[in-house]
Amino acid sequence: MEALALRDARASYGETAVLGPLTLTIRRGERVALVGRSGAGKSTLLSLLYNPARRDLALVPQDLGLVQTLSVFHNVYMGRLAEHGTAYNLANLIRPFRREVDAIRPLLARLGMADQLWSRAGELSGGQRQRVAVARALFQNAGVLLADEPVSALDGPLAVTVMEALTETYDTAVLGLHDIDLALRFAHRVVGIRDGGIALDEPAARLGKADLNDLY
Ligand SMILES: Nc1ncnc2c1ncn2[C@@H]1O[C@H](COP(=O)(O)OP(=O)(O)OP(=O)(O)O)[C@@H](O)[C@H]1O
Repeated sequence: MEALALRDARASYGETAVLGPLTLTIRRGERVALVGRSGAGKSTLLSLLYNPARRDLALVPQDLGLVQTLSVFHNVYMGRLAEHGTAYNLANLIRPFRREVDAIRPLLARLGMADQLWSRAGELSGGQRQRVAVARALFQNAGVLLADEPVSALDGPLAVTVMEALTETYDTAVLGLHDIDLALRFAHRVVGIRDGGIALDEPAARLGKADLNDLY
């Protein structure tokens, strides 16, 4: 079954065409890695796939989209803001409900952030902020995940931990990834972007690192 689709999609910034025409279908249960060199068009492609009106779509944007003045807890809670009414959300902002804290704490612990639950997002390191945006997507637990370089600020073992958490929660996902090893390990399918078009589209199991060299 189709989860996301683009047909003859194009994108441009001002007069400059940067992507397409491009056709891409993501099926349910399929995790797709978008790879390609910097500027190839991965973020632009993810933005074409993103439809904010879809409640079953979680997004980890490259700029993370955190509210710097709010706590880690509150930023993660944002993942389910739309599930509750204004009164509940306001009350939880002022005095967090135990059940929400109990749901969010283990997600952060898994990402190595147990001690930062009440830190303000603005006082975290880049890698910590990236994990808050990941925790928000885990908490949202939507049907489909779009993530733009979700582990770019993390080192080896931590990047793997975060990828494991994301892929255990989301079996349908499109992940922009710089790291080829992670792409081959965690995706079912690899889509290579070059010059604003799809230059490669293969099952990950059929690919080795050398097959992706032409994209760079
Ligand atoms: N806001 C913008 N205004 C003008 N051009 C843009 C803008 N955003 C992106 N571009 C251009 O569009 C092209 C594709 O950019 P995009 O960010 O999608 O690439 P990317 O593959 O995600 O790169 P990276 O891996 O560095 O994030 C690039 O040539 C870039 O310069």
